[in-house]
Amino acid sequence: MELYPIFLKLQDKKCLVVGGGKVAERKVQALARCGAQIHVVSPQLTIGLQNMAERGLINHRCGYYQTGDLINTFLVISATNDDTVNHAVAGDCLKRNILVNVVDDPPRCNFFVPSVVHRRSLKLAISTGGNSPRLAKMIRRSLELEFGPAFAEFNDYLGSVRKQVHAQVADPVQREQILKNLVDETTYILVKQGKLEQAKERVNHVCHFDRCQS
Ligand SMILES: C[C@@]1(CC(=O)O)c2cc3[nH]c(cc4nc(cc5[nH]c(cc(n2)[C@H]1CCC(=O)O)[C@@](C)(CC(=O)O)[C@@H]5CCC(=O)O)C(CC(=O)O)=C4CCC(=O)O)c(CCC(=O)O)c3CC(=O)O
Ligand SMILES: NC(=O)C1=CN([C@@H]2O[C@H](COP(=O)(O)OP(=O)(O)OC[C@H]3O[C@@H](n4cnc5c(N)ncnc54)[C@H](O)[C@@H]3O)[C@@H](O)[C@H]2O)C=CC1
Repeated sequence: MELYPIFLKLQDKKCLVVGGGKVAERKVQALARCGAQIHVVSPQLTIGLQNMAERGLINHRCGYYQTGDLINTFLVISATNDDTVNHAVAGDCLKRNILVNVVDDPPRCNFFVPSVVHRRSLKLAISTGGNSPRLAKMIRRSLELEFGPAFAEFNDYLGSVRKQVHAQVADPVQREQILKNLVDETTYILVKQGKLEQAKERVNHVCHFDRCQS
C-alpha cells in the first residue's frame, strides 16, 4: 500500500518518546526543531538527552513505559531496545488512534520518519517505504549538495513576495497570473548556481511587469 506523505504541525503538541538511547535521541532532535512538547520515558538517557532534560527542552520521566504515558498524546515514537515493549506501545497506540512509529517494527508503524534535507521552510523528505533507510540517507546527502543553502533564502523570499501579492493585488485573475509567473526555469537555474540576487531581481521584475500590464 502506498504511503501518504504529509508535513505535520507539532507546535505545542504532546509527543512521547519511549526509550532514551541513540535512536530515541535522533528522533527527539527532529521533534524538538518543530516545537513539539516532548516527553521521554526511559530508565536511562544518553548524555545528549540528559542535557536536553536539564535545559528544560524535554520532560523526562525516569522509569519504564506505562499506558498512562499516552494521556493527551498526539504522536508516539517507541525506540526501546526491547521488542516486547515496542510491540505493546504500538498496540496501545493503534487502539487509541494515536500516530505511532516503532523503530524496530515497520509493519506496526502508522507512519515512518523520513530522511530530510532542511533548508529552513523548504523540506525535501525521502522515504524508501522502509526498504532501505541507508538508501534514504544516501539520497539525502546527494540532494543536500544539489539543493544548497541558497534555496532556503530564496524560498523565504518567495514567501514574502507571495504575501505582498496577496495583500496588494485584489483582482484574483491578475494575482494568479503573477504568482504563476514568479519562478521560471531561468530563475530556478540561477538559484541552483547560487546567484541569489539575480534570481530575486527576476522575481521582482515579474511582479512589477505583470502589475504594469493591467
Ligand atoms: C521504517 C523506519 C522506521 C522509522 O524509524 O521511522 C526505519 C526502520 C529501521 N531502521 C533501521 C536501521 C537504520 N536506520 C538508519 C537511519 C535512518 N532511519 C530512518 C528511518 C527509518 N528507519 C524508517 C524508514 C524510512 C524510509 O522509509 O526509508 C531515517 C531515514 C530517519 C530517522 O530515523 O531520523 C534515518 C536516516 C536519517 C538521515 O541520516 O538522513 C540507518 C543508517 C544510519 O544510521 O547510518 C540504519 C542502519 C542501516 C540500515 O539498516 O539500513 C532498522 C534496522 C535496525 C536493526 O537491524 O537493528 C530499522 C528496522 C527495520 O527495518 O526493521
Ligand atoms: N528506526 C531506526 O531509525 C533505527 C532503529 N534501530 C533499532 O532501534 C532500537 C533502539 O536502538 P538504540 O537507541 O541504539 O538502543 P539503546 O540500547 O541505545 O537504547 C534503548 C533505550 O530504551 C530504554 N528502555 C528499555 N526498556 C524500556 C522500557 N520498558 N520503557 C522505556 N524505556 C526503555 C533503555 O533504557 C535505553 O535508553 C533497536 O531495536 C534498534 O534495532 C536502530 C537503528 C536505526
